[in-house]
Amino acid sequence: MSARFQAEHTAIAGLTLLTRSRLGDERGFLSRLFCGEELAAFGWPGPVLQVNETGTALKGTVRGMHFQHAPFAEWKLVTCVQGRILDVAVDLRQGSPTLLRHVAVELSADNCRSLLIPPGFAHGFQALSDDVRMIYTHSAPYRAEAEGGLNPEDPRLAIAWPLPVERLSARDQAHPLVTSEFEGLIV
Ligand SMILES: Cc1cn([C@H]2C[C@H](O)[C@@H](COP(=O)(O)OP(=O)(O)O[C@H]3O[C@H](C)C(=O)[C@H](O)[C@H]3O)O2)c(=O)[nH]c1=O
Repeated sequence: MSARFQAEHTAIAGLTLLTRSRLGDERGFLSRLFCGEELAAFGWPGPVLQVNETGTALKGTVRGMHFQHAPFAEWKLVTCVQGRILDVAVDLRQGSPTLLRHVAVELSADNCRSLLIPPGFAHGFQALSDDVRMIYTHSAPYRAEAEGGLNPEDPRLAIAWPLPVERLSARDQAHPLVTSEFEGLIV
């Protein structure tokens, strides 16, 4: 069986952009949102432990920048199944040559792209359309006590959000700014 995902390396080692194929016929299509066999080749470590859906009503809304601390640091496959977003992953891995660098890519229901994010990255996105739906596939369970976050408007991250940042949650507004002493996460 031919591969269901085409992979593109990004400017940050370990962070992979996937494009899923659609098997179509006169009724419509089928596409695979996750495939353990194929994604293992890009680092996915084992069973899927959680799948989440989020809905974001209005364009301009930003969610992020989220991560989980060890031992609940996780692989995360981020997929937009309705609408369009700018998806951003920030490298927080201690010792990484790209520490605090980010990759920003457009994900949409139409471009069939997903971002495969290893542990040690903060993730966030901005809705570029109304009525966005996201599917998150996680390699670790959600643990509130392990949650961490960065402010999406942190000048040290220098994320160029395409639209004015709107509707940040109170928690996302309260994330600490990165200091010059930040050495990264051990994951
Ligand atoms: C992540 C998560 C959250 N929650 C609870 C915690 C809060 O009571 C509520 C909303 O959580 P939060 O505000 O973190 O949701 P988002 O800001 O939409 O976070 C999402 O968007 C950003 C961009 C991401 O990268 C997260 O992985 C993703 O979950 O759901 C759960 O019950 N399970 C979970 O797995």
